Amino acid sequence: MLGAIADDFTGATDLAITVRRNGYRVAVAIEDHDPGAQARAGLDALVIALKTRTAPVDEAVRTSRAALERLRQWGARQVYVKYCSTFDSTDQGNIGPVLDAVADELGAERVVVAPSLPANGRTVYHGHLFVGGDLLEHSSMRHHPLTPMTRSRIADLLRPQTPHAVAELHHETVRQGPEAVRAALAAESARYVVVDTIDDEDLRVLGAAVSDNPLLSGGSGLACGLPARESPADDWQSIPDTGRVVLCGSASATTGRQIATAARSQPVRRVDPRAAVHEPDAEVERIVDWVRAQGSGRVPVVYAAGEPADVLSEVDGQPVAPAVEKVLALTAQRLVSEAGVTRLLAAGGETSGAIVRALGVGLLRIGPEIAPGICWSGAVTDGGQEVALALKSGNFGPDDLFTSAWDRLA
Ligand SMILES: Nc1ncnc2c1ncn2[C@@H]1O[C@H](COP(=O)(O)OP(=O)(O)O)[C@@H](O)[C@H]1O
Ligand SMILES: O=C(O)[C@@H](O)C(=O)COP(=O)(O)O
Repeated sequence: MLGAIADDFTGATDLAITVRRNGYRVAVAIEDHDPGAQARAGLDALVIALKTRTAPVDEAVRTSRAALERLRQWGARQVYVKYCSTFDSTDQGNIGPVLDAVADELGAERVVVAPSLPANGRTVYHGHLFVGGDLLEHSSMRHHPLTPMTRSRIADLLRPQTPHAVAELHHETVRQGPEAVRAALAAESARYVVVDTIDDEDLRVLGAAVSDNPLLSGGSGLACGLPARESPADDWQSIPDTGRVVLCGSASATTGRQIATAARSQPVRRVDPRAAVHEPDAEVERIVDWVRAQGSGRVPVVYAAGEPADVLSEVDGQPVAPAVEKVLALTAQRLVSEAGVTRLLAAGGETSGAIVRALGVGLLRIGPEIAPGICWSGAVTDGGQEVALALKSGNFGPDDLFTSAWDRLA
């Protein structure tokens, strides 16, 4: 079995659909949930979704180590550490420490670092991460509320996070094919090697070169280079449609466009950051009432940042980001348990993590793909309600996502 550890929940579903496209039967286990021996026996791959992207190093390492231990006990022979395709982290970030811990545990001498996700415009060339045609530092990630990315060379981002050497393997070698890449990696003394990959073919070359490695690391793109298997039967079971909602905590430019597009035909409401900090329960109550008042046939969109100017780091000395996460999470819980919502689209990795935790979901069954990196998944809450969830990475999806995503469940 392939075992994967993802540092956020949208990243986990992003990886799971890529793995499934390669023919693997795959599910996502939320944090320390054990799907049970019977469910595990039917899987070729299991992704453990953690909410560690912005966690302090000690906590991220401890949680990732525990996830690794479970995966190994459950029979994982190869481990994939999934981080963000925009390498979201800071100099105090935990990508390096988590990779160090997992590599030590698995005895991995050389670990490739491959954040590329060409389907969504993330490519690595001469060690630099691009988002579309822009260097990472010139993309909207520069203004991320939690992990502002102000450099683009992956080695420069990783080095402050690890005592191990970080080297680069450039495209000249990658385009010579898997044998050349394998030989170059074997000749390398650095533990970490950032590998240029500018399209899926490069990722397939890299995947073939590292197919025997105990540890793979990257965004979800590298999974397209996993050895292909015969596709499993589609076992998606539809979930009754008694209420839909979109909850956006993402502050990304892409989500901003999706909110603006939805606003042309659907009701939208912004979370008040001041109320989120000072009176979260009352703000949740108002939002739940507003969603209920929209009636059926419309998809209410609740959002927290429509444009960069909406992002406030603090209100009266108190941080806004966790307060917004809490309001959206409690809103999701109330809407599912009391208002008949069975289809919920969450935008933003941190936000999705907070929502899934609040719903008390343990396992995500992977359902229809909506767009590159986004899928529907089926889940049961701790209250026993069945829900279809789409956990959308902030930067993913077409502008009309909030109105078009539902068609995939038809
Ligand atoms: N208006 C706002 N002011 C401050 N923080 C906000 C605001 N709106 C959203 N946030 C926070 O920004 C973070 C966004 O992260 P995330 O959900 O991962 O989405 P993305 O990475 O796409 O921006 C969350 O912690 C969210 O609560
Ligand atoms: O790799 C990616 O880009 C995504 O899978 C992902 O993790 C995005 O994170 P958020 O933008 O915080 O949702």
